[in-house]
Amino acid sequence: MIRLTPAPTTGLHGQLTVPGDKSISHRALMFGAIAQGMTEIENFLDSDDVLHTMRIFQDLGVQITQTGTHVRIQGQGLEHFQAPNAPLDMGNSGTSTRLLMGLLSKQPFDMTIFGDGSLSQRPMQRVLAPLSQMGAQITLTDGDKLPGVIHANQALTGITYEMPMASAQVKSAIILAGMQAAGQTTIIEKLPSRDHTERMLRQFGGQIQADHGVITLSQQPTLMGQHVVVPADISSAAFFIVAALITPNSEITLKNVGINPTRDGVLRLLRRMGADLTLTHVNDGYEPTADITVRAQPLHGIQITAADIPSAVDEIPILALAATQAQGDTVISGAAELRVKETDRIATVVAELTKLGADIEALPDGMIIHGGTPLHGSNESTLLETHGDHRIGMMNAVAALIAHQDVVMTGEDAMSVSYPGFLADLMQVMR
Ligand SMILES: O=C(O)C1=C[C@@H](OP(=O)(O)O)[C@@H](O)[C@H](O)C1
Ligand SMILES: C=C(OP(=O)(O)O)C(=O)O
Repeated sequence: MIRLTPAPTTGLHGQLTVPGDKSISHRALMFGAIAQGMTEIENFLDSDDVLHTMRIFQDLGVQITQTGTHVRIQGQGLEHFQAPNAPLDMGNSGTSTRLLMGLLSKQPFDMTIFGDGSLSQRPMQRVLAPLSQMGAQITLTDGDKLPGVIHANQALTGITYEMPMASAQVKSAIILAGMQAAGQTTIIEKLPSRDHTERMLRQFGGQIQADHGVITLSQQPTLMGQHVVVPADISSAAFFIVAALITPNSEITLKNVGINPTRDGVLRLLRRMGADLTLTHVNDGYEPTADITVRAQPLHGIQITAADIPSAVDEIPILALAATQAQGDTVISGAAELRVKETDRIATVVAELTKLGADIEALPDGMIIHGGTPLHGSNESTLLETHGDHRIGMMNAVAALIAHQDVVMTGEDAMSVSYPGFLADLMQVMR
């Protein structure tokens, strides 16, 4: 258990570079492992989820060395993995599980995969369904959950697949299998999900087309090792952006943040709430980046609907906290995917913010937040919980900045899934 710290009356100040993007770090390991030759990753995210992906490739015999946030991978191609000696541990990571189910679906040996208690509750049939159509031989507990077995498999065939939900993990699993499949693979997306897999495949020399929600690819040429520079994670930066917006007298700059348009929905939504965010040093590359400067300012409630969700799916908890401080109501709908994250994030956001006196109701696919409530629980001290969910832990720590009371939290270790140094960085902008 830890005591969370209120913000100083002078607000939050300074410049901060949050750690590397989690989605991109996972993918850099995967492409580095299947390419030929050396891949170097700079600004790699050294967090629990990504380290699970790294250890899995080491268990498959890939030479990977890490020095802080610098990683070197000696890739030998998809045909040179070795059968692991033990089951592959996915930890808490949905991204590792779903992408690797696709990537490893044509290996000549069986692999058992398992995860922690939270991951073992999360739906995997969404990946199993298209991969089975492609010819993958994967068995899951009750047809949907970990643990499971990716069976040895000789052949995959391309399919045309209309995505039943917006999910970059499902889309990426199909792409990573489609790269090894005979014939063409076509994926049809109603709403665009994050496209880091497509961008990185191109960087490694692969070919993939994307046109108005239709993604096509075929068997790939040999991919070549690359130098990948990972941007700072916008999903981590979002906690500081909202912290500065709602903490009086604050002004902070987040450096080198990834602003891929399939990921930057949080910036668009905050602007719709009235936030004035300044982007400087905008850089285009395989993944665009910018510095983001934000000051404390008044916000107003908005309607957030299904089309807004995919590009901000992991930022809804911290946006909900911002909405408690906005004038008027914020209504979030079309966000049922939140129910199948590390926790049911509709339930856990409502539970935690309610403890602090927020006026917030759960909907089956979202929430209604009646804004303008000072955060103050009914007792002298409030006990918050992460529920084992890193993003709920960071939302709680930002809420505590403006809480008019003592706040303690259990389960703080969960934050190391995506941001092990979060509390230390928060202290840094409080000095
Ligand atoms: O592809 C990825 O790296 C991710 C995709 C999203 O999940 P879904 O694909 O389930 O939407 C997101 O919530 C997760 O944090 C990371
Ligand atoms: C949902 C998340 O990750 P994953 O699905 O990889 O566990 C997240 O980081 O918020």
